[in-house]
Formats: sequence, C-alpha cells, structure tokens
Amino acid sequence: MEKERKFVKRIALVAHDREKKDLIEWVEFNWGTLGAHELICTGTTGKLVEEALIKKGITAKITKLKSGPLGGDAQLASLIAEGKIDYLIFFWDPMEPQPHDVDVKALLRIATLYNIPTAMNRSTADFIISSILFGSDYTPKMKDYKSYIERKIEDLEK
Ligand SMILES: O=C(CO)COP(=O)(O)O
Repeated sequence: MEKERKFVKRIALVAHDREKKDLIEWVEFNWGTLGAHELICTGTTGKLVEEALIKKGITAKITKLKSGPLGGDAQLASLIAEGKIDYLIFFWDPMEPQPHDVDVKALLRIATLYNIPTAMNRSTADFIISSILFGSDYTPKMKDYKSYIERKIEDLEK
C-alpha cells in the first residue's frame, strides 16, 4: 500500500475563472497520465473538470474542496502543510484582482515553503507532467527551519 502511495501522486488543480478553459483542456489532453493519480481541486474548478471529463465518457474521482474565495485556497494550503499534496497546478489570472488575493498569495507561499512543484501556467504544467520525475518516488527537500522554530523570543527572556 505504502509502495503504491509513492507512485500515485496527489495533484492539486486550481484555476481562476478566465483560466479554467485552459486547465480543463490541459487535463483532457493529459488524462492518459493524470487518470492514474489523485486529483484535488477547489470547488468550481473540480466541478467543471469533472463535468468536462464526463462529456468525454470519463468518470473521475475528484476531491472537491470549497470554492477558492470561500476557503478552498486556504484548505489547499493546509493540505500542503500537512504533506498531503505532491503537485500544485494553479493557473491564476494575472489580469484580474481576486476578492481572496490574500488566500491566493498564502497558497503560493505555502507551496514554495514546502518546495512543492508548482505550475502557474500551462507551459510549466507541461514540463512537470512530462518530467521523468513525475510519478517517481520523489520527495521534495525541505529547508531546515529548526533554528527558526527554536528561536528565543526576547520579551519572554526578561
Ligand atoms: O479561486 C480560486 C483559486 O484562487 C479557484 O476557486 P474555484 O475553483 O472554486 O473557482
């Protein structure tokens, strides 16, 4: 079971509204590879990806979190912090401010902090999915935050 786990990746898929078409096309094009893995999406992205796949006769098991602005991005950041996401494919919209910009930033920050392979556009997503490391037993290396965790808080030292 644990052996299988290493090769079945947990892939987070997220897209802002004007980027959803691009993400859906990417998922359809790469279904041959993606179909073997676990997909976790923010609410609306997940619903639309699922519907698009059904139209192609594919029944996919997709974990749908809350919609991004309603906490979905924050849920995803939390899953990353818990070590439950292997890849983040997040097509965010560079031309449109979002009501939950702080959540978007938090998600991208946590993904960077935990060294999660992250695609923020389709070409990077293509590079990730076609990498020989994709689907391999790859564990992102974490920086050592021990000295930060164990830092002295001066006010409490007095
Ligand atoms: O807002 C999002 C990412 O920031 C995506 O949320 P939805 O998938 O629910 O549209």
